[in-house]
Amino acid sequence: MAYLPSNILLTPEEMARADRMSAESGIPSFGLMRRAGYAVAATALSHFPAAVRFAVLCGPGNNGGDGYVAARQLADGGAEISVHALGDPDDLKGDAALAFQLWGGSVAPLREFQPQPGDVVIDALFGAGLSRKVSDEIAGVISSVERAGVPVLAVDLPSGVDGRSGKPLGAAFKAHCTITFMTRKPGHLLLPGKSLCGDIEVADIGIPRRIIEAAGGSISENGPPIWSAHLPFVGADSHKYRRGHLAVFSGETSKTGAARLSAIAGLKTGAGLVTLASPEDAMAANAAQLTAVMLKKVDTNAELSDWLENAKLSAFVLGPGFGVGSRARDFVLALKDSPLVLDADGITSFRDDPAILFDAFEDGETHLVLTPHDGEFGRLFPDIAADETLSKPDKALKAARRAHAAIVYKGADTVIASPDGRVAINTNGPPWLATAGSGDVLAGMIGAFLAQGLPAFEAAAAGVYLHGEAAGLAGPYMTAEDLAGQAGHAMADLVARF
Ligand SMILES: NC(=O)C1=CN([C@@H]2O[C@H](COP(=O)(O)OP(=O)(O)OC[C@H]3O[C@@H](n4cnc5c(N)ncnc54)[C@H](O)[C@@H]3O)[C@@H](O)[C@H]2O)[C@@H](O)CC1
Ligand SMILES: [K+]
Repeated sequence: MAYLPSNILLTPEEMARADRMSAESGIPSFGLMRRAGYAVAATALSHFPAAVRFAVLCGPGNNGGDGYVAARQLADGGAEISVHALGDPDDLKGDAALAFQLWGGSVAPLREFQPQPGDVVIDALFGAGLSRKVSDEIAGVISSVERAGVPVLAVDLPSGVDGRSGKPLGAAFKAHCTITFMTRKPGHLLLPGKSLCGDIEVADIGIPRRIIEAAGGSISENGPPIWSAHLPFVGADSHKYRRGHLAVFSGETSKTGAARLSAIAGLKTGAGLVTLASPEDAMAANAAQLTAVMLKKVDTNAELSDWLENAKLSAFVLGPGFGVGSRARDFVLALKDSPLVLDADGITSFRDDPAILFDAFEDGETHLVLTPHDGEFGRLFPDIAADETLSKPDKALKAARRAHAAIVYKGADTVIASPDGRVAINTNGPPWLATAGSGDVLAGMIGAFLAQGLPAFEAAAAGVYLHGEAAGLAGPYMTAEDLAGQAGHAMADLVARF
């Protein structure tokens, strides 16, 4: 899939700003609509060469305008077309009214639309301007199209999908493919929007890159442009300490596997040294299964303080298999001045009083990374989790600001947020990443990037990306061990790209 002009995503509001800025810079707005409509027509023909009829459903705004232009273009090419409109087309304003004139053919009311075998629906009802729940009438049309099983090409977004959050407002089309303009919107990447878009194409309709960049906020697709400048150069003269020393805390004897997965992933992600800090009762279990990872007995707060004073440790992972309770809280508070990935039990240990954690990491550059899945997010940030008006990026960003931490809000559409306002949506994770131990591997990868000197947000985003790449290499039947095992290959591929 091509995407222009980089990994920037624009919310609907930012896209409207780009639209205004391009009009102010002298670019005729109807030219943009015409190119958008032509792109829709070209995509319709290339994706659906066997269509008997293109049924174009046009809404009351500029999304509908794109539909009228596409209808004219397809009709001029000899295709059979029907056009159905929501509302009276004579009420259209501005560019959409011009597009309707350009169409010049007949238009039937939307409620009369009956999908027929051989139809391809071009959904131009709503795009970026969807502002409220769709009516029962529109929901009825959406379900009749679904029942008929005819394919849908969505213009900009499947109508009903909120471009900011990816959430359906009432009902939404499930498109076979979606064509959007200049850049994708967060709703194309976030669930469930992502699964309603089908294949996504991005057409360049002529808004200059400088305008897209100026209109864009801080949300982007996760990828190397965000963090590659911080990747360490792994050269022949790199002394192992320059790649950092990662410490991973092991749980008690019956729960040591999770921390070992983190540790091995950390080593393969390029940490120079990795030490597993183990309670005494788990030393034997850990020793029996480790080679390149070192082992250190750390039972008490005093032993931890002593170790922190005397060893040269760069970053820490605490949580996988660690156990929930006061020992986790004490250890985390002792680590408050160090780069730390707090995962799983480490997060849950603060559910009764999250402010203790947030206050402890308030000072200095952001150096805490929290990696909650939905359940853990709700334990630390119950009010944010419950706020239905917020999108996943909004939630992650609010949490990051409150916690003074980079947040990795996990899921099939993992979002990474920084207190400074940057947000990235990850897209390279295959579905088989949802496997036991996968989160432990991720924590180790992020820890290794912290140990190699990446700032918290960059380490978190790079770790999430590497995790997706490693899963791609490991394949659908992978175990978490395989995933950790592929981290080195994924790292080598990444380093070779820069
Ligand atoms: N640079 C750009 O942003 C460009 C945008 N274009 C198109 O313009 C679209 C945005 O146009 P608009 O801002 O006019 O927005 P839309 O056409 O998406 O929708 C706005 C209209 O729908 C109504 N509406 C919103 N929610 C509704 C609901 N639930 N039920 C009934 N009516 C509802 C609004 O009152 C308004 O009349 C984009 O999605 C894209 O397709 C293109 O024409 C080319 C350039
Ligand atoms: K649409």
